[in-house]
Amino acid sequence: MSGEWVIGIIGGSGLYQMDSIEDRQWIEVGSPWGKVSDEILCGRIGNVKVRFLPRHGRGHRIAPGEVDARANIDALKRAGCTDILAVSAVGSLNEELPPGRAVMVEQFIDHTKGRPASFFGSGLVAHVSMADPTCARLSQWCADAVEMAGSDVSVGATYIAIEGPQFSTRAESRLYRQWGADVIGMTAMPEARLAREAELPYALMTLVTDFDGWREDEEPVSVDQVVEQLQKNSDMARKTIEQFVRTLPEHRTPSPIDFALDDAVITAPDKHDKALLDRLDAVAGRLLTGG
Ligand SMILES: CSC[C@H]1O[C@H](OP(=O)(O)O)[C@H](O)[C@@H]1O
Ligand SMILES: Nc1ncnc2[nH]cnc12
Repeated sequence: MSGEWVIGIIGGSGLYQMDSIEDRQWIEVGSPWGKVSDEILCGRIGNVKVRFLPRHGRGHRIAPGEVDARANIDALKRAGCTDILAVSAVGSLNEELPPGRAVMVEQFIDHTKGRPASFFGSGLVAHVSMADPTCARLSQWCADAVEMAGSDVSVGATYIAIEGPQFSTRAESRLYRQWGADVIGMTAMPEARLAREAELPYALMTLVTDFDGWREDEEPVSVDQVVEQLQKNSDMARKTIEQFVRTLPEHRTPSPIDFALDDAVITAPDKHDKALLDRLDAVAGRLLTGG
């Protein structure tokens, strides 16, 4: 069984537009989960449908802790996405990942606080596996696309998500290195968790902008430094995304992540909360309403 790709692209800091999208139209997609960061730019790259959403909104209006990741993921699902490639600016916690490097994330440490992190809850309890939180095939194709676009890429990284919006203290930065984190950011959690609950394979391409604060003899990260590096990184990100979409296999074969909810819901059917069920029409419609 194979189908068509509809690629959701979540643009992070510095990536608010995608000129390579043809037949383009910004479309408002509402969500019962809250306020979507912006309209979604719908169109295609080559023959592949794409849906682009700037995570912080055009003009970078939304702070990391206020991005409504549930609304964003739900809206991308409603817009027909089959898979998500997310892009994020990150600090490096690893000497071997310098500013300018593209880094594919494989694992996460979630150090955010108090953000709504699930579509499920009382009345419809579900536990999906997050053991392997990113999609291996999308990540590999994206890494290949970075190289085809002429840049260096590192794979298999661990991303720590902090609450922010402040950058970390030097002590925190050193601690996160001890925990085994390679890169640090403020947004990919709970985004990745929610993508999994919505049965959307998710890959995260990060672009290093700074060395955070752990290098004692250097100035710590600042917004000026991040913005200067973002300008250099964003062109590479756009080229990579275009290359990635253009070199996808013609037909989409199913991923196990398409069925992530199959064994996840534990609440007995006769105890399901009707209001929650209604809000889950896009995220879990396949399973709960046969949609
Ligand atoms: C502008 S530096 C901090 C900001 O950049 C990253 O955002 P994103 O992941 O959307 O690229 C980081 O997580 C912070 O939100
Ligand atoms: N050092 C850093 N910490 C958290 N988020 C970031 N985004 C870019 N650089 C960062």
